[in-house]
Amino acid sequence: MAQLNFGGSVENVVTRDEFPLSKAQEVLKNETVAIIGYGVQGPGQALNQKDNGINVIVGQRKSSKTWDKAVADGFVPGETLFEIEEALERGTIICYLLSDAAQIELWPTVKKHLTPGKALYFSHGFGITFNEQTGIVPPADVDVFLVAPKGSGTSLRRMFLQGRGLNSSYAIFQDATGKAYDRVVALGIAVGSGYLFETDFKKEVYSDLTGERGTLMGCIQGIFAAQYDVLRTNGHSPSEAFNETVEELTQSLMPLVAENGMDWMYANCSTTAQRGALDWWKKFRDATKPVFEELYNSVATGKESQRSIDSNSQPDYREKLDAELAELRESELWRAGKTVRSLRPENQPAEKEIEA
Ligand SMILES: NC(=O)C1=CN([C@@H]2O[C@H](COP(=O)(O)OP(=O)(O)OC[C@H]3O[C@@H](n4cnc5c(N)ncnc54)[C@H](O)[C@@H]3O)[C@@H](O)[C@H]2O)C=CC1
Ligand SMILES: CC(=O)[C@](C)(O)C(=O)O
Ligand SMILES: [Mg+2]
Ligand SMILES: [Mg+2]
Repeated sequence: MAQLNFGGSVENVVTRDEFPLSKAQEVLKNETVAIIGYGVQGPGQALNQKDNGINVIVGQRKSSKTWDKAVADGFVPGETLFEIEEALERGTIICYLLSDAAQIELWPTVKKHLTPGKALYFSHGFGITFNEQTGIVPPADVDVFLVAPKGSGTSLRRMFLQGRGLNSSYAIFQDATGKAYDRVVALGIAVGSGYLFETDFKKEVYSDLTGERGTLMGCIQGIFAAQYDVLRTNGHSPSEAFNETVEELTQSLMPLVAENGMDWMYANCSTTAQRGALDWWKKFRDATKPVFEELYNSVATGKESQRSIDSNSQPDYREKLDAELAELRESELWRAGKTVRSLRPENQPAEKEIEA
């Protein structure tokens, strides 16, 4: 366990140095890891574990499209792919990777198979933290922990295949066997985490629900739309408005922030831009901070989790989500973006071979 200084606070971090894959394989060698749910996190975590030599099986509804996806990904019905209840029976570590809303419905079935010494694994603190809303209260004689990749399951898999790793948080809610730490860290490494930082179930879900409604997804779409609309209202073309709002950020500036921080990105822009950005960022901070405080309160009081449960438990939740995603896709901003993306050199058709 490394102790690193994060801006003045010392935190525990597990890196691959002190917990290499070989140690994770040793810890998990007598375990059967059952991945229940094959949506976004399920495939990433199952395939990375499979490639890392872990004894992993998948549990899904046979009638579902994701059963077929698991087969296409190489999981074999009756050998490494089972109906949910059989996977629960076979698994010694149950990875509960259904959607957070779906976890509620299936919980009575899962609980039946949590026999003493097994482990219940999540990738989100949602079900346990909001147990008054979810009803998810595990038996006392099983380990309960989480590994929450800080990113999409799609990126988890892509980065694994590139030899990289997404960072994840980990937390232990219940250590019935005395092995919970080794089990959770081994799983964190096996699913493809680059390193693991320590949290607890409540902190993970409060921060995650805030982040995805805030800078990671909700807020960023909001400020993109706001700036784009102001530019368009003032006569700028769709391409100019999109380039100045999104394309330059994703293609040029954010990679610089990712590489070496915000000040470095600023320093690699004009002094005109630096002066302006340094003058305006606090105004945007002050204007949005009240919204973030309202958001955090909505998370902490359980309003956001209840909203998610009510909405995503509806039979037609997927259709409704897809309809709202289509609204985004069909907006002028993102239709302009589709054309801008098509112009990227890497998206141009291969040059015709010039005939000799
Ligand atoms: N999507 C992501 O990349 C991330 C997800 N997480 C967490 O990982 C867990 C899984 O998330 P996702 O993979 O996004 O889930 P998801 O929303 O993709 O759903 C996973 C699977 O649950 C199945 N499902 C839905 N309703 C069901 C039902 N009633 N009965 C049986 N199966 C049902 C879906 O068909 C899907 O295959 C959640 O706790 C989530 O918060 C954590 C980090 C990132
Ligand atoms: C990808 C991720 O970390 C999110 C946004 O929290 C999620 O998908 O729930
Ligand atoms: Mg997240
Ligand atoms: Mg999330």
